[in-house]
Amino acid sequence: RYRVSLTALCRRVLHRLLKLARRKVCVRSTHSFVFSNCTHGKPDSVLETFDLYAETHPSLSLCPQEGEVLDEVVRRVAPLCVLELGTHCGYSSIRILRLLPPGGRLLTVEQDAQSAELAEELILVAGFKHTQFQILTQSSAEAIPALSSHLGPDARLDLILMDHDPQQYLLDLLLLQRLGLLSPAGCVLLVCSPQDPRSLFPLLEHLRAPACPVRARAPGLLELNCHSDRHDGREGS
Ligand SMILES: C[S@@+](CC[C@H](N)C(=O)[O-])C[C@H]1O[C@@H](n2cnc3c(N)ncnc32)[C@H](O)[C@@H]1O
Repeated sequence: RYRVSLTALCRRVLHRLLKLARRKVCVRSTHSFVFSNCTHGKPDSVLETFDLYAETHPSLSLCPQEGEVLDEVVRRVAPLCVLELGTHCGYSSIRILRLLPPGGRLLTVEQDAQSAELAEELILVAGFKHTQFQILTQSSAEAIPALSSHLGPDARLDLILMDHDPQQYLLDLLLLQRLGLLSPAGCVLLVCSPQDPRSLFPLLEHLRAPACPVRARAPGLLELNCHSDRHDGREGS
């Protein structure tokens, strides 16, 4: 049992190390490969083509194992409104969009204009429409205060994927809480580097006091549940 877990862990760490150690990630090269090799209109084909690209090139997209955890969370939460911080080339956006319930919407935030533009094209190639998603080409700090203008006055976020800058996670989470944008039964998925767990220390410290239901879902994935009694210390794990 331990050998299987250890092998999976080593594979994931190796995958991340390869991404970091090899040549620089090239958004345009990822886009061209996926655009020309996938079947247009088929989200699963687009995702498989991303995975194929990542086997031989550096990539910042979630790896398939992380993607499966994300799928499980999206299926369980069945969110009507999702916020993603860190669109990059659109891999995780497509993973989320293909599992949203009817009427579900994704707002995805990307500060790099070229990535945002190329991601938008790939999300459209996968067959999704602008009624289902919107890319905000801004930093998370700029986008979050203006989110209610995109969500509508009473809408709340049922699921948030943070895969942008771990140094920004705590500030963004506090801002989202202060603005009352999290749904009481919502869920936050945080992607962190297994090689750099320290980047999450401030966030984990904040979540410990008061106790907050946070659990590790995979070596690089934490799940945080936004119960409404989060701040009175009654619920925790
Ligand atoms: C790891 S990649 C995201 C990968 C994506 N979730 C996927 O699986 O395809 C991180 C992205 O976050 C963007 N980013 C970094 N800091 C940001 C910030 N403060 N606000 C918005 N985007 C940011 C980077 O430009 C980069 O494209």
